[in-house]
Amino acid sequence: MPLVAGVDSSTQSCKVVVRDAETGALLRQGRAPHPDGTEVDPEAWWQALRSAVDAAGGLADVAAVSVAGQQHGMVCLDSTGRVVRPALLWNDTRSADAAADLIAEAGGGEAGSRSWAEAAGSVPVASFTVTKLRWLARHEPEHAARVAAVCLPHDWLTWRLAGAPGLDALSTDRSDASGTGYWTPRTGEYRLDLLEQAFGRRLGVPAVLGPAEVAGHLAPSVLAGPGGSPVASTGTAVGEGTTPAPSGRAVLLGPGAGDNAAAALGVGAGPGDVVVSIGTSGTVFAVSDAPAADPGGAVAGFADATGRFLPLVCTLNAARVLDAAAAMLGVGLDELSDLALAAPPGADGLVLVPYLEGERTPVRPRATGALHGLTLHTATPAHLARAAVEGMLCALADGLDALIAQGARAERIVLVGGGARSAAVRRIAPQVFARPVVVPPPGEYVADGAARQAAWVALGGATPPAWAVTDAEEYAAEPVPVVRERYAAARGLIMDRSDATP
Ligand SMILES: Nc1ncnc2c1ncn2[C@@H]1O[C@H](COP(=O)(O)OP(=O)(O)O)[C@@H](O)[C@H]1O
Ligand SMILES: O=C(CO)[C@@H](O)[C@H](O)COP(=O)(O)O
Repeated sequence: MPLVAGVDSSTQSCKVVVRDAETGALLRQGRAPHPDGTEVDPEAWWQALRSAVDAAGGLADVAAVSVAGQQHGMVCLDSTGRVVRPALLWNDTRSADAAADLIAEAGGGEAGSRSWAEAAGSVPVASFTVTKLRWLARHEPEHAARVAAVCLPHDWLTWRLAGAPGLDALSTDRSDASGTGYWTPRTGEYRLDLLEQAFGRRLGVPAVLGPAEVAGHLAPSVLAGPGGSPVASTGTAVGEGTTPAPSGRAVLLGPGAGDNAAAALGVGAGPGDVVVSIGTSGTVFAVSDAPAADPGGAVAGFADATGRFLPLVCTLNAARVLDAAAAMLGVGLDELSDLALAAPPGADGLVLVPYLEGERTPVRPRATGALHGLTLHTATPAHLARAAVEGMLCALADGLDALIAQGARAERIVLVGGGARSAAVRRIAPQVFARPVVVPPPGEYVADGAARQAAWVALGGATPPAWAVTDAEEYAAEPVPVVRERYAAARGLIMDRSDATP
């Protein structure tokens, strides 16, 4: 019974699962928190990964490990492999002007957007690595001058698991490469000319591996179980510990994936499925045989983790809208859910526009959130709770429409992510999406997808192993179109953040 491990290094935490490679049965798991903020020292991810691995009983008995992670984050390395500055995350909007400049340089307006969609599969927004490189070149030239290579969070963690064996050993996979803005999903090739246009010169980039290709071997320093060997120090330079496991048995490293592509693998998404993930980000995506290239920019034309494609819409505001509403009301998340379900559909006209972090889809990086429809009648905790759930879901429903407009078949909506643990989200989603939703049991589907990839690497074969699909619950409800109608009327009525707003 070979075992495999999957890692989800997501925005808020690191999760590790250890599963049976053949059946997919869950044996052990662990997690550790990440620091807050949209700029993070990658060392914090490494420390969290080590803690989560320890909590999951170590990796000494696994045959393979794969890392999935939050997409797009810019990790810059100098020629010795040291991190040059804290990583800018996917939800950091400081490069919004850089995104606009890059589109303008490609012809501006519709022509510029079409040019990027064709070249990179997506129209760049502040989330994309290419815009962060432009920001770095313009705003921190002293840091920019030291950069020798750029990679993404999952690429860097896989490399650290291998013992940081030199910049030439950096690798990534198709799904994460497709979120950089300088790799073309349609052809599977880098566009280093676009990287150069953004940054001013070319940089080392990770090799893009196939879906079940071996990325390397786990370094001995990370093989110990709980309380195991010391962790490598901050800013580890290249060449630390590249020899195989002490037992002589090499633990394989899989190519890893972006977190959404891993979630698709984890839930076993197939033709006709649309996955809606409510984590820090809200994402709506489908596995597709054809690449997407949406010049409108709403749909990102990503690649998936199996050799296919993953058209995807992403919002910056999802589970944390519920966290914020709960904090405003001074209640826990379960009570927020009870309150939301106590108010009528549509919250008697109270509408929350959820742009608390600015927004990416639609492109409103400087927007703030807004409440509309306040009256003495709607100024209650229940109405606010309902408006928060509905507003967050309406933004995702807009994403679903955009995905369908690009050709996705939404025969089944699969709801995952931390926010899907909310009963109110599960029960209100079918009213807003005007379709039933299927909710798999609460779980770590990104880490599961990474584990399934690791099993594919360990066992070989043309496709990932067919792990048993767990029972999902279906939630159905009468659609309530007025919720989206009022949201559509309200979503443009917002104020941008002032210079004083953090
Ligand atoms: N019962 C719940 N109701 C609503 N939100 C929840 C619940 N449980 C967890 N969450 C939220 O889920 C989010 C974390 O989800 P997760 O998918 O792990 O995010 P990420 O992958 O972005 O780190 C947190 O914001 C947390 O508050
Ligand atoms: O930017 C995207 C997708 O384009 C996000 O999905 C990030 O990948 C972050 O994911 P979570 O941590 O919220 O799961």
